[in-house]
Amino acid sequence: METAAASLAPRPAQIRPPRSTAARPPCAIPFSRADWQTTCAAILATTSTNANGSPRVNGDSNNNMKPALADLDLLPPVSSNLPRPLSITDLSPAPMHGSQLRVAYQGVPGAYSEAAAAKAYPSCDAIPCDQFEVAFQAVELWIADRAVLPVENSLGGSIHRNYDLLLRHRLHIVGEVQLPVHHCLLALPGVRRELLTRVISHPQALAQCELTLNAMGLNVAREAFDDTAAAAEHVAAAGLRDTAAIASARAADLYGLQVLADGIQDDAGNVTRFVMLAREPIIPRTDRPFKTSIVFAHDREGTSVLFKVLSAFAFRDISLTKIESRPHRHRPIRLVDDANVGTAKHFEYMFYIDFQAPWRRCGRKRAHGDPGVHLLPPGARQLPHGHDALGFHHIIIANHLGFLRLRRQQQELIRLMLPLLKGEVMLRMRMYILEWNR
Ligand SMILES: O=C(O)C(=O)C[C@]1(C(=O)O)C=C[C@@H](O)C=C1
Repeated sequence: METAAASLAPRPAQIRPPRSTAARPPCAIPFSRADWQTTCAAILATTSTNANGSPRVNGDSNNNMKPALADLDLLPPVSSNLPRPLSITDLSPAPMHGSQLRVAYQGVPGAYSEAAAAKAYPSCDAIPCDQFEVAFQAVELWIADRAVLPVENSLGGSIHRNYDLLLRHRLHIVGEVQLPVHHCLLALPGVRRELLTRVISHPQALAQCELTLNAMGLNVAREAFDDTAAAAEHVAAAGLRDTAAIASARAADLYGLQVLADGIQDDAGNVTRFVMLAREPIIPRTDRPFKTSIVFAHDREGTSVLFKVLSAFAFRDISLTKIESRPHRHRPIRLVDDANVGTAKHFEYMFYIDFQAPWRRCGRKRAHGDPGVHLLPPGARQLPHGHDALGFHHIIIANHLGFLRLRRQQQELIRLMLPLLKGEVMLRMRMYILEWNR
């Protein structure tokens, strides 16, 4: 990880010439993808520095209250060249230059997500974005080629926002990386621990260090920031002598802070799992383990279907690697009439399941009592090369079997699946499949 992170050492800001003519919308693709990639994309002219030349803190480019960085003499000169995060207003296509893979992440340089981007795609061009949503859109608008976003931490749990965004956007999961997260307590040079009245950081980082901070006697106010590195940047830029940030050692280097304490995460094995997202699905190699992720809700049976679905996995010895539920966005509440007790309001959920299984497992004969949820058609492996892989990406079976967002190959596969599903629980499910190599 260290090596990969080092490859992201601050570069001079990449100032791109402003767009002179309107770029073609990404949906009109009359030529090859490669052509398209070179014709569309990034707006990194806006990602260098703000008007006063300092990096933005938490989206605030004016920072009137804060002393100029030069006055503080805190930051190494290179820091003012760090790219400023893309924000929603930056998202318009512009010409793309160079051939380096551009990887969007949420946060500012020094964030763990930047290190995860470098681990996933060594020597990539990492593009900071101020929100998860912006990272998704940066890929959709061809400003970036990939996004690397956290979905889960071993201590703090799921990052729900990204689960929701996965459904709202059309990107494919093409891989995942796990990043050991090693937190430091950072403060301005010369500041002692006893002077601190506040610790700021990303909410996940604050949660991951809660016990250690208490054990250190730091029962001070804790305040949430957009990302760990932005918190470090804020301490430096605002010259806060009563505030410490929880962030990486790289953030300390970038923003000229001292490390007051190292390794303050409550669990030494603290790990965050990030997914790699792309516009196009990958073709998984069947000789390697890969994961599949499905999302479903049942229109009539609601939550009670979960047991049936899980039993379908159990009968096939398919091990689940993750299960998550989120509110059903389109129908968060269901009214249920029970003659005995009256009407009840039930909360409705979308269920996200990740599992790891080779193709051959999925087509096994049904065991007695199995509700018959066939996740993949048994014939999938016999399909021409490419079909089997492409077919299972981004499939949604809607209520009335209306197919949304499907490629032709996917539709063919759905047709294959239908006889298997007929009359079974799947027909009444929304299903959305993503899969990725490990
Ligand atoms: O704030 C950062 O540095 C991030 O990259 C975000 C994030 C997260 O969203 O969980 C990533 C890894 C750590 O678990 C803490 C924070």
